[in-house]
Amino acid sequence: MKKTLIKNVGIYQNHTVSEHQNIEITDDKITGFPKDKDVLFCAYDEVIDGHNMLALPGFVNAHNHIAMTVFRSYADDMDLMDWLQHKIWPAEDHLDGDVVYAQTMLGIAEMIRCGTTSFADMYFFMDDTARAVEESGIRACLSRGMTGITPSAETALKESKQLFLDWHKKGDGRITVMLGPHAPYTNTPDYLHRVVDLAHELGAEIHTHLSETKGEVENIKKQYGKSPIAWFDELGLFDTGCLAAHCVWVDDDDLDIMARKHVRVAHNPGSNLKLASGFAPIHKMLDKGIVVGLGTDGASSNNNLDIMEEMRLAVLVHKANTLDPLVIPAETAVQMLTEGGARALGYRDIGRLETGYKADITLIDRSGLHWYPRHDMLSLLAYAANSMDVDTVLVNGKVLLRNKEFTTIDIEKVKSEAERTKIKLFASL
Ligand SMILES: N[C@@H](CCSC[C@H]1O[C@@H](n2cnc3c(=O)[nH]cnc32)[C@H](O)[C@@H]1O)C(=O)O
Ligand SMILES: [Zn+2]
Repeated sequence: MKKTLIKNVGIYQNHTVSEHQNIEITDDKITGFPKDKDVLFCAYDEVIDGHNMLALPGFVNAHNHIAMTVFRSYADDMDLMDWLQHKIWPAEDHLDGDVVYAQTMLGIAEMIRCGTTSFADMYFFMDDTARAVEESGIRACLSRGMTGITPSAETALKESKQLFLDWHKKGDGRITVMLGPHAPYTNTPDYLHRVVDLAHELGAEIHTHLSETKGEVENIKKQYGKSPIAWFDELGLFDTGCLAAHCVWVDDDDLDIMARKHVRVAHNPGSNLKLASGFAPIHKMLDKGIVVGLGTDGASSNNNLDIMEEMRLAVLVHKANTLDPLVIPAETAVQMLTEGGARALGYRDIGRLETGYKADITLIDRSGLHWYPRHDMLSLLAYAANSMDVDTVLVNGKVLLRNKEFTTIDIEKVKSEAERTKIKLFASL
């Protein structure tokens, strides 16, 4: 049994911040908030000084293609379909497990440095991604992307099933697996039926892209007579639980389906801005009780994995787009960054600082000048802070970042491996 204490820290709980608190962690869980007079320091294996820090539930990156770090700034300023078909997919044909492992490590390091404790991913060579997750100590919900219209269709189904059998609930319970049918426009009804059958067979949830662009919605309506959301609903893709990235072009009927079928949304404002996809109506989703988390999408459509930047975009862009400064307040943005993301990934005991919850905790250093003077901590976090303020990160009770330094990752090796595998990949194109 390992006991850790975070002492004298500000805690975000129940929508407010209380100062000078203590958090007790036993193994992987939060086990209490003892008062100073009850704290026996010698009872702890590790004491973390939380002076001038703010403790939050670990940040969740609800949508990523992590190894796409290798394509960071390789092909920018393009239309989504042009970008996928002419640049990304041809280059992805040359990926291998060595590249994916090295690039995943880079992505994990970048995310931990930005306060992220869990992420949802959809990519290939997911065994290598899972290995990197296991070694680094981060938490992840992994899916092997599946497209029914490419030669990899059969392999993708087989690999998805194997990934689930090999890795679901593994790595001290830090790894979960979903099935990842890529998107409506890369799949066929027959193939999607097989995905749904597999989901029922395994008891697996779905991670997909839905209604990302206006063109996608128009084409699917032309082809199938209904919106992507209505079509996926009819095919049964929401029946075992679904995490849907983007949902930018959704109408009121779509929102009703999403609410009824408990579709959880990964909102990626950075990617939606860069690819000119549009503005997802997340205020309408939240009004209907739909769970919304924040995602970066891959590093090639963002181009970083900084989830605090996504929070800042989410809290800003919808105001200008709706001409309503009240539409997404700071507190809502912080909720999406933490609890919303955790719920989007299907976690039940993550996303709050409460007794019994997993000790996934991000400590923000409030010594920067932009933290003064102090009116409202949540406003400061959403509008003034940045990810360089992240000081300490714990996942499952284990410290992964301390005083802004990695504890489980050899960062110089990660950088050189990222460069080596990038050179190798691009030499083969
Ligand atoms: N095409 C693969 C499986 C898909 S993995 C997930 C895919 O999503 C792609 N991707 C990355 N960002 C986006 C986005 O914003 N929208 C749609 N697809 C994306 C990514 O390049 C990758 O090909 C196969 O043949 O088996
Ligand atoms: Zn994506």
